[in-house]
Amino acid sequence: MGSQTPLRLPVIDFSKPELKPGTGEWDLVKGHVHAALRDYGCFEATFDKIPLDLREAMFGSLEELFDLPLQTKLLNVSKKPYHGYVGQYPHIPLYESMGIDDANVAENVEALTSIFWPQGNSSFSKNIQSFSVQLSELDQIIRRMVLESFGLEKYMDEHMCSSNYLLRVMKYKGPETTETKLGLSSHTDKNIVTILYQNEVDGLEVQTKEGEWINLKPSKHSFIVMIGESLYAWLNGRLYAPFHRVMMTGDKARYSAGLFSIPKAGYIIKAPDELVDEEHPLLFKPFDHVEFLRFYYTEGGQKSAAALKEFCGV
Ligand SMILES: O=C(O)CCC(=O)C(=O)O
Ligand SMILES: [Fe+2]
Repeated sequence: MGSQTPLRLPVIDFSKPELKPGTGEWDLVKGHVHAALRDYGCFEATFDKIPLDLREAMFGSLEELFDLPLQTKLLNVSKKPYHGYVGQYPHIPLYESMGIDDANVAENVEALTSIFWPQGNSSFSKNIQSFSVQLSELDQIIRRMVLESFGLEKYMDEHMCSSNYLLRVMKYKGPETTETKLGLSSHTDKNIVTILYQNEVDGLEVQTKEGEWINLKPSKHSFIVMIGESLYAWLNGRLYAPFHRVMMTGDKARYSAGLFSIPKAGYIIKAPDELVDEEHPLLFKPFDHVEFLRFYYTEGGQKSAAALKEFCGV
């Protein structure tokens, strides 16, 4: 690009009290969401519905969680790949993460909490669950806007009811070097929408369509929103699912929490007829997200530069 000013993601404000479907404000924001997701697959969202003290308390809870002994953290196993504890990988030694399935549902979070803390830890389960519930509101606003922006209102209920929420919490140790070290390898997300919230340590980078990396520096009042390949495929390629990675420097740990809306197992992702025509031929055969994930985490899937295309490309 040769330009001197660093690239920045669009910033979109979701804090206005009058942001309700059918209002002028809603339509304005909807246009910005559509353009940002089409051009970058990603934007920074300001959203003040989650109280700052809860957002701050989340990081205390994450610290407590990752400070548990490894044997305890390994007790979080999931049938779905990449949903339980992930860490101790030689190629990304700074990274550890923990997936909490259905993190918006109190019983699930409480059950997982009692595995980690048999004596109980109600502030942990409350923080995780309220954060997830409140952030899922933003996920739903964004997905509603996306569907409306393509005139796909008739699919709204089906779309909203065919997903659940995974909260994946991450810790990246500071590498204690001045050189930049890989925290998390470049990848695209495989789910519908991802919303990330981080502590004051930056490191997330998003790649533009032209191949430039944007260093993200969200404020403590903003979230990073991006779309994953399930939504990209369902919309027959109309929005962009960006590559992103985490690069770390310095000695402070980066904590982040991502709310991932994920298609339910058994739900078949099939682009609506409205988005398929001569100009936009069908890109992917209908597929089940969980089966795609299984392929993605095989050796062949991990090696593939375009796993979804290999799995079900037309
Ligand atoms: O830690 C982050 O901000 C990004 C994590 C991420 O990309 C992922 O879990 O898919
Ligand atoms: Fe990601």
